[in-house]
Amino acid sequence: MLEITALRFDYDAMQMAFDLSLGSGQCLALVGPSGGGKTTLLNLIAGFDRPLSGTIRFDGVDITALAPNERPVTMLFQENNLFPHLTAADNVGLGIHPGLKLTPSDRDKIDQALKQVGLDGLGGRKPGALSGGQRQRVAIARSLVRRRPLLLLDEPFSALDPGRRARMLDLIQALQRDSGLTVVMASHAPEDALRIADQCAFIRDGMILAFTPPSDILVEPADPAIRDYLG
Ligand SMILES: Nc1ncnc2c1ncn2[C@@H]1O[C@H](COP(=O)(O)OP(=O)(O)OP(=O)(O)O)[C@@H](O)[C@H]1O
Repeated sequence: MLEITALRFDYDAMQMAFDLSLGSGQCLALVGPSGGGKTTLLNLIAGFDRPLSGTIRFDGVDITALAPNERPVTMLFQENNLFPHLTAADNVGLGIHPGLKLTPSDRDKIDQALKQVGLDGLGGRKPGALSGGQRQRVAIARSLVRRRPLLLLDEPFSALDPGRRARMLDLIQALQRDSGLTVVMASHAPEDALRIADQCAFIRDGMILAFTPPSDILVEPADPAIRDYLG
């Protein structure tokens, strides 16, 4: 379970405070207007930002004071997840060993992960020779071999066309179910939340204003702030 309790963080004039509780193996979508604090919340969970106060616990362990690489977390960004001079296979391999000292069994794991994300046979290509969707699949394969139970996604598919985006979301959901991953995903597209999320947090002005299954707040919402956001 991911438990965030009285987590406070300030940026200049903006004071943020987050509380939430998410069951292990569930997918939470963070939605809400631009500048509301979605990325900040992901950065706090990943350890890239440090809270003023409050705690983050995962599966009963307090991770608030841990460095990013000590946390049970992998974060996937919208772009620039890969090193351009390395092959897809080596980019995945970085998830096993940062210095790429890889054993034959590691190489098998990399091939297996590339296969799992539908990139069988493309491990020798460099990112420049892959499509945007394929590059994100490589990044997902790397998160698979890292075997961290908490996957954070910061609008990772927003540069993809709708069909590809839907397929990537389905892939995330399949991996979530197969590997029991807990997923927290920031998205500008309510349909992303409706497609794969178990829970949805509506974040505005540095606060979670609603926390429910996505259809409860994204389909005919009663709250004027959410209606306004949906347009
Ligand atoms: N490095 C920074 N320094 C100062 N303020 C920042 C910094 N990064 C973000 N902010 C501010 O913090 C607030 C929350 O930003 P954040 O990026 O978390 O929002 P968001 O909901 O992810 O937005 P978007 O949907 O546009 O990505 C915004 O008001 C933003 O201007």
